[in-house]
Amino acid sequence: MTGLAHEIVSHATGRRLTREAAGLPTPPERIVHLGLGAFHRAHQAWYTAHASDAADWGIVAFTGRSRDLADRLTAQDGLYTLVERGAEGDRFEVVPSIVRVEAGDDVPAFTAAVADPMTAILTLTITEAGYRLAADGTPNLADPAVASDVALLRPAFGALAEAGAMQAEVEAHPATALGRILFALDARRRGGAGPIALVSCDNLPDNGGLLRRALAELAGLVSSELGSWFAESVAVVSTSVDRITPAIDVESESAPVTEASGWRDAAPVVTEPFSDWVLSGAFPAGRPEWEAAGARFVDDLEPWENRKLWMLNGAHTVLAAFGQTRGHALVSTAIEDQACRRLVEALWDDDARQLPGLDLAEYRASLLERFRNPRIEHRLSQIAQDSTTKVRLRIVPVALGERAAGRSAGGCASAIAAWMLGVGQGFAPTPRGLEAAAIASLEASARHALLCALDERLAADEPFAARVASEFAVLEPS
Ligand SMILES: NC(=O)c1ccc[n+]([C@@H]2O[C@H](COP(=O)([O-])OP(=O)(O)OC[C@H]3O[C@@H](n4cnc5c(N)ncnc54)[C@H](O)[C@@H]3O)[C@@H](O)[C@H]2O)c1
Ligand SMILES: O=P(O)(O)OC[C@@H](O)[C@@H](O)[C@H](O)[C@H](O)CO
Repeated sequence: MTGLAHEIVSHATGRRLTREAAGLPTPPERIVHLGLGAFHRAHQAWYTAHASDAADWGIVAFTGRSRDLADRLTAQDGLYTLVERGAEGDRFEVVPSIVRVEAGDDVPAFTAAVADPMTAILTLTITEAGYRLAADGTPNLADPAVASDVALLRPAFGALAEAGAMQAEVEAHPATALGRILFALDARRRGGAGPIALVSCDNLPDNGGLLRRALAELAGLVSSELGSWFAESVAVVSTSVDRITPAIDVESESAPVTEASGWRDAAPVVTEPFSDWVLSGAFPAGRPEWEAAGARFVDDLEPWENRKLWMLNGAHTVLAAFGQTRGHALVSTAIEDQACRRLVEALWDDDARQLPGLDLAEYRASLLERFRNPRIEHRLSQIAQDSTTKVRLRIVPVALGERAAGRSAGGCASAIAAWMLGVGQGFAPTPRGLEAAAIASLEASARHALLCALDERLAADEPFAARVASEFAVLEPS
């Protein structure tokens, strides 16, 4: 085991998990995280704990909004048990890289952490919806929370510029994640704390590019000084992140953790044994040696992120909508259903044609094995959230690519038909702007409206729309 991670080998006595009791050091705070949930703790915090220089890199983690997780983790010095749940059994590990946990709505604490000259990196897992982007990937200025943050920050930054002093204190409480990041980055600029790297770890294509463009646009709207500093001093790194980490019932997981490890843990995380992290971009103020834990740094991230987002997340998106129409609650049972399995394989055939140059046989086999893990309770209802955007980002580009190449895009057509069935039956949300009651009929006009909501070009492509209709007829229960 590399780095500071501490594999549980002894059976202690049900003591409260603390650094002193576990004999673990407190690395210095050099990374700030926003959006602390299960995934950050199974992934980036785990890689940081397993870096060869883990002793030099501590994480200050902010939840999305709530205090509850911050309170639970603070009571145990940021420590938690990571349960690696394989098909055959569990492996337990205490992860020590998170050294302080705060509530995400504590804007002054977040601002101070980002503005600290010791901080080199800000990582994010704020969920896809947390970026509050419009369909074209730019900040959604029609979103009242975004508009209100712009209206709040403009005079706040104006007052700071007028005060002209580095130490000027202006209270502002932006509500959105990007608003808070901008406010904190401006404090870093004013304090002369130097460059920083932002690392988006959300399941969005070109997540770093989206984040950089969105922050640059918002910065331009609220402060020209910040806009120029952002362009010069903020590096935005894109990443493809992978480790299936389902939401769990903490109370029911705590007892087995205590039984196996001896520690009382109020915030364990359950994840799969597989893990992958591919990054592309610069870290102007340094970074942990994440390579020691298996992270890969590449110049061109696109093929890796497309492979992961289209094949793993695309298949999850379809299983979530369609699997529930067939009475399944979990990924592991849905994938054993031949109707679901056929859909996923057909989608992967289309994906593979759009991912030339990558050897996908092994990847497909490993995805199937991961989906089948019967001990990971990954709920389809959790994955089905915000599925219109997910189909748009994970299936539509493949369908367009296949159609442009003169092929039928049959796998994408059946995946879209399956999603329609899920929407009509209420297992996936109705796209914004459409009426659930009208869509529930799933008549031809309702299906046309759903296809339009995904992509106008596909809706206008008659052979493709006809293929969706014929796939729908096959899937629809008689
Ligand atoms: N769980 C996984 O298997 C997995 C794998 C790869 C990537 N991810 C990415 O990580 C994200 C988080 O997953 P998780 O499992 O940690 O979820 P989670 O529900 O455990 O935690 C999500 C965190 O994001 C915060 N959040 C939610 N909405 C927000 C908003 N609008 N603004 C700011 N913060 C917000 C929540 O408060 C919470 O702190 C996913 O949405 C996905 O993009 C997850
Ligand atoms: O909400 P989504 O669709 O982005 O993600 C749900 C799951 O597919 C996702 O969390 C995967 O388990 C994860 O991306 C695996 O690395």
